[in-house]
Amino acid sequence: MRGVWTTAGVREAEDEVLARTPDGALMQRAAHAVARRAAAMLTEHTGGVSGRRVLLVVGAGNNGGDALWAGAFLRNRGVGVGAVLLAPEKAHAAGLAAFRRSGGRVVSESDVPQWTERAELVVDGVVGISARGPLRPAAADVFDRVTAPVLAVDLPSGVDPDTGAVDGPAVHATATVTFGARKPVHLLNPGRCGDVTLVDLGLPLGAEHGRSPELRQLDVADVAAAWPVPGPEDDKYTQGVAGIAAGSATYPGAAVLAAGAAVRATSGMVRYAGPAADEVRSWWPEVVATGSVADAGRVQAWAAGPGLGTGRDGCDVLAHVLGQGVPVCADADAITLVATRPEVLDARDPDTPLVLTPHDGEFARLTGDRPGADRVAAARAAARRFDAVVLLKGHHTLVAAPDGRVLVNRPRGAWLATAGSGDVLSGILGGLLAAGLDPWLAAGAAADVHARAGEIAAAGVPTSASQVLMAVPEAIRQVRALCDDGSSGA
Ligand SMILES: NC(=O)C1=CN([C@@H]2O[C@H](COP(=O)(O)OP(=O)(O)OC[C@H]3O[C@@H](n4cnc5c(N)ncnc54)[C@H](O)[C@@H]3O)[C@@H](O)[C@H]2O)[C@H](O)CC1
Ligand SMILES: [K+]
Repeated sequence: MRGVWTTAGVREAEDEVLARTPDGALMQRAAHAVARRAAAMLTEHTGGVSGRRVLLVVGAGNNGGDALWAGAFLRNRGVGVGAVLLAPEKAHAAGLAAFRRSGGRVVSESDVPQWTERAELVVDGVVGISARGPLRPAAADVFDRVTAPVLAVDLPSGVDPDTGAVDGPAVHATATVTFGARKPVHLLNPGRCGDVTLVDLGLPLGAEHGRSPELRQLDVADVAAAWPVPGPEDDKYTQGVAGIAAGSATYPGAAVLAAGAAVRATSGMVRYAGPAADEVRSWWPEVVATGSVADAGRVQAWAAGPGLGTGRDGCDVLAHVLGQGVPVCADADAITLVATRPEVLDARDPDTPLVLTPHDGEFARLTGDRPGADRVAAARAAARRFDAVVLLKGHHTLVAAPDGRVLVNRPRGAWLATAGSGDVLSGILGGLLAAGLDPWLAAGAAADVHARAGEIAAAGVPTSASQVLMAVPEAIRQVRALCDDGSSGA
């Protein structure tokens, strides 16, 4: 699992290191990494380094200082480097002095068009972890002219470092070199960051330094661990029995999808309980189907809600499963029931794990507000409020635990926004909860495999929930293969 720290955490750790390192040493290490990445990009895009042209766009602080030092290192490799100083009087003094000593040129305002036209690489040193808001007009004007690849220093300027939100002009980087730790923007808005390189500056970050990461990202090894290969002593019960309480006579499809996903995602037994028993049986003969939750045998977890209905009957079903003392994944109509009939939660023992899986609309029903720009904060607050794991669906599905931990999932292909896709996710999650996984990890692993199944099923064209469901085993196989190859699977 990889950690991500907010700008506050990084700055605190940076200040601690700065206090004990010679002036400029940290910056020069950071800048040298930027110069190396810039040289690699020049080679990739133009076939060489010496004699190429690079334009630095330099802001008022240390981010600009990194860019200026990087420009000096590039000058030493024969690169023609110009620097646009957005705030000349505030440009980093030592960086600017080093840049001038190396023969770098400060670009006058009148020469900016010529430089932006001729540059073969542009380095974004406008602003880093102290960024507030979009690019200001002067910087936006420069980047509007840029056609060459852009290398962002630390993070793309104009994008919120801690939420990844963009509410005005902002840099679209081809690549980013970041320092010390990845920031939320690198996970929440990878489209703006491009290919991210992390440079270790030896910052004291981590629980051992009292600085736990704000966000986490599962590695494939974490996801693969959710699907242990059954051993010789395993049987259909040891893998956990998942209960699916979904669907209605009117809407059997949700039950078929959710039950099928649990069947395809795990090797334990799956029980279905509800009025769609005949349809579920006809699709999935492996499923032990009964007409109501009261008749269903013992299960180790329930996935409830898809197509359940939001009336009295649905509420009784939800209350029943919440009262069984096993983990419950509440999705779709179950979320609406929690929102409209909150007394249904009275059936839940305080130590019964609950996972809520809302999309933005269901989140608004549940909490009274849509998640807004800071999705991490919204998911975290809802997890605390309901004392539940909240899997907030979106381009980057977030999984917040009541204790504040937040997982950011791999980007979900747009194709997953298809009817029934949520039913598949709740079936996968029900299977993992039944296997006894920590609910927060189970939700993260289920979202990861669900996203991969969507990519496999779609392969670039529209797909359907049934195809996503059928792709689940292949997605698990892909995770295992990546894990065996030692990939992080980002
Ligand atoms: N601390 C170190 O030695 C190292 C830091 N590194 C780099 O430093 C930046 C953080 O630098 P800092 O001076 O704190 O601020 P910034 O350069 O991010 O911002 C400067 C300045 O810009 C103004 N500003 C805020 N928002 C905007 C905006 N939207 N447009 C223009 N200007 C803006 C505001 O006044 C800020 O104070 C960090 O990102 C690293 O790049 C190295 O990592 C290592 C050594
Ligand atoms: K930047």
